[in-house]
Amino acid sequence: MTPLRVGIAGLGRIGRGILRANHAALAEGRFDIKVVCDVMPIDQVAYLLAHDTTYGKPPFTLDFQGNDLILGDKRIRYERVDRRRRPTEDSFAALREFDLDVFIDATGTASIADLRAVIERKVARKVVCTANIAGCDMSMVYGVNHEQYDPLQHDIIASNTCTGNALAPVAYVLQKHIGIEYARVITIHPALSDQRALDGYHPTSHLGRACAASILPTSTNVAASTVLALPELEGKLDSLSYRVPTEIVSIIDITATLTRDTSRDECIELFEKYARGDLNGIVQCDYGAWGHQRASIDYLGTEFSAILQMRHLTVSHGRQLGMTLMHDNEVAYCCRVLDVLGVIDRVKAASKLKLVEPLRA
Ligand SMILES: NC(=O)c1ccc[n+]([C@@H]2O[C@H](COP(=O)([O-])OP(=O)(O)OC[C@H]3O[C@@H](n4cnc5c(N)ncnc54)[C@H](O)[C@@H]3O)[C@@H](O)[C@H]2O)c1
Repeated sequence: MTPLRVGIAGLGRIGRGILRANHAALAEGRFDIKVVCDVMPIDQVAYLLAHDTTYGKPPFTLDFQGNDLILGDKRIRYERVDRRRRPTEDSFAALREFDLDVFIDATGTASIADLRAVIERKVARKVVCTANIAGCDMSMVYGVNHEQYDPLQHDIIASNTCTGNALAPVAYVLQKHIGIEYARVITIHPALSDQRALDGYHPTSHLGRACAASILPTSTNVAASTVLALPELEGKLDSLSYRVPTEIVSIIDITATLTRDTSRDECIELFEKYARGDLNGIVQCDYGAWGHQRASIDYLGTEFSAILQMRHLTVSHGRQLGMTLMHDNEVAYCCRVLDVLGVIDRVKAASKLKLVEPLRA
């Protein structure tokens, strides 16, 4: 079977992470990434791919020649775009040449109209967006709702958010077996590239404060993202985020009132069962190292959406639950984006349907 033909717009932390994750697994890559776009000159893309402060050198050689990036022995076309200009008919036509099955938008700047245009101008058969833009046909959390994907209805698929991918599997298990009456969720999140290194202007004023100097309480969409995958939790979740001066690995702390009495033992048994079964590879139960608590940086490069800190799972007064989980907000998320592509690929193969008619019909 021919692998999915993929394009990526936006080679920031997530776009480069997807490239890296795809090409690290197999020498030639799990999916056939044909073209990638950003606003940078190609030498800067190569430089950033080859030198990653967080993850170090990539597990493949890297070079560029003309308009091609060369990862190992694989050539990928690079299209430099001007962010200030709307895409033209010529730029759509240039991308159409790659006959893409999936176009990943990892820019963080696209509107739903931009994503629709990719489908309407037949640039690609499906769009996967790395943010929950309002108007997407589906927000997929792999392991929770990926079986609801319908190729005839869903053209623009959000791969939810990093924190949504972490919280939703845990909320799914609790809701299915015990029931959540209300939960307050706190994310303790590393600084992101939308923050300022030193004090300066930011449309969200507090995110303009020097990111290495403070813990910055800010809003987060983790509750809303989780509800997109689990609509039955509508109105039952609240959330707040603290941006902290670290580089990678996020923590989610959950305080929940459950709908019936339970025990720590029952919850442990439940999560252990899912970690070995339906959520294998998505959720991991971690008891520390020889009884010692791991530090967040110890989860650098881990692919699990949610690593449950089992020593800190508490149940008090029968139905008050406390839980903490950690996740590598880049690597784990990029692996889930590849899992979303895997779902699109499997459904395409199983349904014997073309995703849509040929692009160049
Ligand atoms: N960083 C994370 O932990 C994380 C996790 C999950 C999802 N996300 C989401 O993924 C998206 C990207 O986040 P990021 O952290 O990679 O941001 P980033 O700022 O590191 O990368 C964005 C990249 O997109 C490029 N870009 C912007 N507009 C463009 C355009 N019109 N065409 C082509 N390239 C364009 C920028 O030059 C930049 O290289 C955001 O929506 C973010 O919310 C981020």
